[in-house]
Amino acid sequence: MRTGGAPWNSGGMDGVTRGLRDGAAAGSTGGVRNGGADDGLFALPTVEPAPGAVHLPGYLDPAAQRELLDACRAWARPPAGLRTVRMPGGGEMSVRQVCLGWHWYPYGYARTVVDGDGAPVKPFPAWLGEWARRAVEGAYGNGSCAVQYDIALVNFYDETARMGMHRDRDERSDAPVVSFSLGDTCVFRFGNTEGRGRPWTDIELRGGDAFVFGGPSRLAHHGVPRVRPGTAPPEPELRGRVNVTVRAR
Ligand SMILES: O=C(O)CCC(=O)C(=O)O
Ligand SMILES: [Fe+2]
Repeated sequence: MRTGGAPWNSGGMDGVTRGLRDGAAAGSTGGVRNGGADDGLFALPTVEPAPGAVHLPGYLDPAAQRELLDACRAWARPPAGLRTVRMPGGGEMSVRQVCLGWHWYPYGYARTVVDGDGAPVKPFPAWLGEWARRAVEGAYGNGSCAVQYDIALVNFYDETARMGMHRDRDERSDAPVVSFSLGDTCVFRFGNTEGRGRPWTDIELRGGDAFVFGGPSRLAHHGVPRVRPGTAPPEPELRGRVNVTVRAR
């Protein structure tokens, strides 16, 4: 990644909207919400709960959310579709998941669905990598991101699903993880690199939000203690929550 001076080395971002503004200056196409100076959305504050961890509220406009959701629904179909993840201890994750590019299983990556139907994992689309790079530029606001993203984990949450505190540590790359949220609002708990416990910051991630965590926060613990049923925006229509994390292997 070429991002010039990292914001966490220079005392953080000066001004809560800087990341969005710089993202807009970098130019974007499609429905990424920071793509225009006249959309009146610069008022949405960018929040940095920890160095290198940046919340971009309202990042995807409704058309982009629709595009991503339609793609998620197609990816969820078999073969190599949505599955329940079984943990080595015998438990099951309440979130159901489908992977693109590389198949994640506890705890590693494979090219086939080794803990499911055995089919080859679906390809990672170039456009999603571009969305992720643009979000990184929006978050850090200093130069272009050249990361070759090649993995996406798509998580489907019903109203009772949650995700325990964990680290995304099965990737060899230290590239920032980029998360896009659709549908219901959730409480996203962003903790620290030391352990699963406090200190942490609870953030409401809404449909359309992006969240980037890299640099000193790349291996921070995080989780989703609850989803707030019925809080999804009217468009695109979705019952529950979908989260897409884009990563580099
Ligand atoms: O659903 C989220 O917002 C987080 C998902 C997550 O942490 C993961 O897939 O590793
Ligand atoms: Fe994670």
